[in-house]
Amino acid sequence: MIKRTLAQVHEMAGGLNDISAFQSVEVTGVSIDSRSIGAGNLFIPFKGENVDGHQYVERAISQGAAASLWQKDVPNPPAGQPIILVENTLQALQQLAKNYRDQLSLKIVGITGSNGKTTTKDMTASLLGTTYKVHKTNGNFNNHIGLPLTMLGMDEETEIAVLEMGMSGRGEIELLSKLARPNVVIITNIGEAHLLDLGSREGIAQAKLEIISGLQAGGTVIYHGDEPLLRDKLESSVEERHFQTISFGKGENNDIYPVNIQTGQDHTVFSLNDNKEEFTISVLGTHNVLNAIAAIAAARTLDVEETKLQDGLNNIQLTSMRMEMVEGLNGEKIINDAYNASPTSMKAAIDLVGELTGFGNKIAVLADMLELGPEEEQFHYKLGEEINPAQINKVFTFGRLGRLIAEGAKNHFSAENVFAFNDKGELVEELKKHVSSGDLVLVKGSRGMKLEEVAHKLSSQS
Ligand SMILES: CC(=O)N[C@H]1[C@@H](OP(=O)(O)OP(=O)(O)OC[C@H]2O[C@@H](n3ccc(=O)[nH]c3=O)[C@H](O)[C@@H]2O)O[C@H](CO)[C@@H](O)[C@@H]1O[C@H](C)C(=O)N[C@@H](C)C(=O)N[C@H](CCC(=O)N[C@@H](CCC[C@@H](N)C(=O)O)C(=O)O)C(=O)O
Ligand SMILES: Nc1ncnc2c1ncn2[C@@H]1O[C@H](COP(=O)(O)OP(=O)(O)OP(=O)(O)O)[C@@H](O)[C@H]1O
Ligand SMILES: C[C@@H](N)C(=O)N[C@H](C)C(=O)O
Repeated sequence: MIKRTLAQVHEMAGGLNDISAFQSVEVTGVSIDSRSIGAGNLFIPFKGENVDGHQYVERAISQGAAASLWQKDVPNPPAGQPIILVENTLQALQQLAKNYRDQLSLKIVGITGSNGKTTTKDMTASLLGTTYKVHKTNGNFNNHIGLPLTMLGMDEETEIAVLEMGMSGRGEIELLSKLARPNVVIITNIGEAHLLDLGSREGIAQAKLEIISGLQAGGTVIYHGDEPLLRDKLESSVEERHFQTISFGKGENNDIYPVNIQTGQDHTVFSLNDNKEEFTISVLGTHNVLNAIAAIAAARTLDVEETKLQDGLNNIQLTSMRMEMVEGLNGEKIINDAYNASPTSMKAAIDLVGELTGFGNKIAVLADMLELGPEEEQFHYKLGEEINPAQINKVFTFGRLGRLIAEGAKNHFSAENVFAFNDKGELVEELKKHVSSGDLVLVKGSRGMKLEEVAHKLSSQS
């Protein structure tokens, strides 16, 4: 994490006031929450939805913060304290992070896409970790606040940082890419997430392609080549562009694609078009094979030896609730894939469960997919209509839009195998009547639906 004197921080963050009395104070790390201050941190207050962080500046300092920023339009900064006055604390955070990044001699991998950013980030970091000192985004800290905080967490010795870049509107990825100035970028796919804000898949693709705006000259763009909205844009005017491309996907027109995918109960084996060695990942789903292939492309681009790839895949530490397999109380298996959901990710998860063998009943517990815009109801009904009763035995839904999944499913399922609820407790009570040892239960919905609570009720006494 960042270690600088307050004089250096003042310079890097655009300080407006005289801090000569405190210029040699040592700053170690940054925090935006007084409830989790680390010794020597620089505290950065933000005006939030509930409170203004400025009211916690003195408390942060009393609890060990070395200093704090203060936004100049907020009255009464505490006197006699190591306080740096700035125009805007968010812009100061971003400027501090950018300047810190520019002082380090490291490489940056930036990852965006509608689905798979966090998973691919974890996979890429693990592969690179076989060879380099790697820093990666913690959890899902992927926005205008999370990314600069992640960059300020890098050590002087960090060799490669793997940064997740999230967005829900135009211009957000451009900001993040120009802060990080990546050497390699990955665009995992173009789905439907954030249609509400971006209006169309073309709009989503344009927003994701903003990641090139900060890409360093001679950099590499690794992209989902099965997606025409990406391929058409990236492979046009090749002679004018300042970067090279690597396409990945199922199609054999990609630079790298999987061959001979074999799905086990808790792992997946695959080979590559250009390496017939069998690779194993301890996660399920063709979509996760594609995530792993994108990560392999990044590792190869950064000179990880081919012989180290499997070691990297073995050490993957996935963030929770991404196809997370857990044990149920009655001998069933539960796939907790409840972190988020859009039609693309929902279909990927349902298709996977449909392909799995060795289980008794396969039950899908599905909730609303949020932020899909004006066609949200059609998306839900169509998803239900496409669930195959030969692959999924029963469908449980939760939420107002989830009910439309159930309505769509009734086109092909008999009514006694489809259940719609607006109350999670009632859903769990009914679900428990249908789950036996050897069954498989998929739990998936947008993060706001908190469907992980269903998985927790099935897998713990609480
Ligand atoms: C600024 C901040 O910290 N926000 C967090 C805070 O929100 P809230 O507004 O409720 O803050 P408060 O009003 O309670 O407090 C104001 C500040 O005061 C601090 N404070 C408070 C009390 C106290 O005793 N001491 C204090 O110091 C406090 O820390 C505040 O700074 O709390 C919420 C609940 O914990 C947090 O969720 C909120 O964090 C916001 C959302 C945030 O952006 N956090 C980033 C670090 C981050 O990266 N979070 C990610 C989620 C990012 C995300 O959603 N990404 C999207 C894609 C990008 C969309 C983009 N358009 C966007 O706007 O984000 C995705 O789909 O992935 C994470 O947490 O996972
Ligand atoms: N390549 C992919 N294609 C389709 N769905 C995917 C893919 N990778 C992951 N998913 C699904 O998307 C969900 C979210 O995965 P992950 O958190 O890795 O993506 P993300 O892009 O970071 O998500 P978010 O934008 O919601 O933070 C997972 O639960 C999984 O079901
Ligand atoms: C935070 C936002 N980008 C998001 O993922 N929202 C989901 C759809 C939700 O709120 O559930």
